[in-house]
Amino acid sequence: MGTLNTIIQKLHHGLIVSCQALPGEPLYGAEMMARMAAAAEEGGAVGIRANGAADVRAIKSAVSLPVIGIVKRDYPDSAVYITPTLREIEELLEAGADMIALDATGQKRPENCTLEQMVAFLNRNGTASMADISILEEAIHAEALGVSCVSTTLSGYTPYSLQQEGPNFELLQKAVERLSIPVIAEGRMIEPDQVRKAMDLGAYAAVVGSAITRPQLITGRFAAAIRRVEMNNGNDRPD
Ligand SMILES: CC(=O)N[C@H](C=O)[C@@H](O)[C@H](O)[C@H](O)COP(=O)(O)O
Repeated sequence: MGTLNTIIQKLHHGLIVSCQALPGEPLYGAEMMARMAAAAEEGGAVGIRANGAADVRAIKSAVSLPVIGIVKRDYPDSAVYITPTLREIEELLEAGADMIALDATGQKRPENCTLEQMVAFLNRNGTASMADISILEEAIHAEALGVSCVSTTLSGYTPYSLQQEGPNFELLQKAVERLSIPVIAEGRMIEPDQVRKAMDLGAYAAVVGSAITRPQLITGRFAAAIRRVEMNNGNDRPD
């Protein structure tokens, strides 16, 4: 329990950088993600969120920060893809993840593996857990199951949650008001000011991914800004 609390405390009021590239993305590969993590550490991150045992291992040997591990894996007949079963938890523990994040939404899970079983397993093991939620009710449920913290990761990614372009500050605020465990702000923050706002609303920590570690998306935003100017000036050109 001591280690578990220490991990959480290390994240307090800090920036967690999500270093993830899926197969097909330009930066895909554990070595590349380890470099991203090293850059994040140099920039002042307090923790790293990473996908897959290979990336977790490479990142653990490249930085001294706590690593929150997930495994994104698709299963038939389930929309749950972030650490969906005990199999992924075991892979992450083996890789040395300091905390494990998992889908804590109300969606049907694969292989009759319940969220309750997964959280109980992590708690028996003394491993810190982060519940990725999309609505307030899921946060309340996850807290009742005994997770270490919740994160607003999946707001906008379940069919019944608020669909909007930017971060869901309303969900963050409500969860902070309602829960006793730490609430982490995660998802769709692209400006430092949004992270500041999240902290003002009581977030325990903030996770930023794409805006730091997916350069193709960062480039896209700058390129789109130029295209908009060109269109306004009547200088439209094909993409
Ligand atoms: C929805 C989902 O699958 N989110 C994933 C969770 O690990 C990652 O792809 C995100 O990059 C991460 O949540 C950080 O969010 P953002 O990249 O918006 O800063």
